[in-house]
Amino acid sequence: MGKPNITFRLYAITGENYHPGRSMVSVMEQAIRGGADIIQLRAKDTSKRELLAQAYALRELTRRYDVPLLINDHIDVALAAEADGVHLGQEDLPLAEARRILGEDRIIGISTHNIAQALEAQAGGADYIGVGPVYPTGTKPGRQAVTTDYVREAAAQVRIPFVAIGGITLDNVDAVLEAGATRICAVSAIVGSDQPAETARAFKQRIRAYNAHGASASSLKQVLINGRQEWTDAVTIAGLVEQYGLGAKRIVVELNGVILAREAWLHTSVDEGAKLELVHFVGGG
Ligand SMILES: Cc1ncc(COP(=O)(O)OP(=O)(O)O)c(N)n1
Ligand SMILES: Cc1ncsc1CCOP(=O)(O)O
Ligand SMILES: [Mg+2]
Repeated sequence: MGKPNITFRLYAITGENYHPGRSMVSVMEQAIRGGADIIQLRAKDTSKRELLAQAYALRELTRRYDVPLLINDHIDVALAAEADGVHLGQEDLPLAEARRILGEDRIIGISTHNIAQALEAQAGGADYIGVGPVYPTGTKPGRQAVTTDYVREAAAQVRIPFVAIGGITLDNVDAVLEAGATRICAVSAIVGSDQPAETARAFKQRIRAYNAHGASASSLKQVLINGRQEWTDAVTIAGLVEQYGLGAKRIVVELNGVILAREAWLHTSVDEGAKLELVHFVGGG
């Protein structure tokens, strides 16, 4: 089977209390459409039966969009629903036990609150770590914020992917990215938004603007993608398609009104003001 790809940038976690009257699946679908590229099912006060039902529903959704699904806390539910992995905290089952049960093909993420925990999780074979809560948050009330100081430490010392989490909104995400985070996770800011897709898209853009390849603002070009103004540092169409996580997918690219053959993507540059349509064919049903 092999471990699923975990080159994510925007991690969205469920939080049903934040969207009364809207279904979890539709809210998470909007988050994915906006650019969330990994999803976690987290429901702290739900029966295991209900959690499993939610996991099945999200499994169907995430398969359709080819996005990894992780289950918070519950390895048995992750296995039963054939999820891609689990997220575990410092008080959950230890990493070594989880790895023994889940094997190498499943993703295991570990919450950390200081650099010692981060290095321990890294040495123990975690696939990624959570760094937080960066800011105080109503989603985990009473937890002490680790501040962007810990994000800075993680950026300097951690060699596996790390994702910043906790109280992150569009108003403070730049400070988190400035501190060195290249992956952002949010619950309330995304699922509590009236427009989860728009919010996810805005997060994704900010992440890209500071992106991992060390893009400086001056290398960014403004382009129109599917009718939206976006910033990119991609040099070629192939690079841009990759940045949008669409490299392995069935898509058609139209550049300035002309369909571009896949063979030409690598040799066609992305110019300031380019107008692109990226049409992604979603598989399944
Ligand atoms: C990506 C991510 N990071 C941190 C957490 C928190 O996990 P934990 O500390 O076990 O707390 P609970 O979420 O179980 O309340 C997370 N879930 N995801
Ligand atoms: C689950 C979790 N772990 C650390 S902070 C947090 C909650 C993040 O939620 P929000 O994005 O709403 O602050
Ligand atoms: Mg936990």
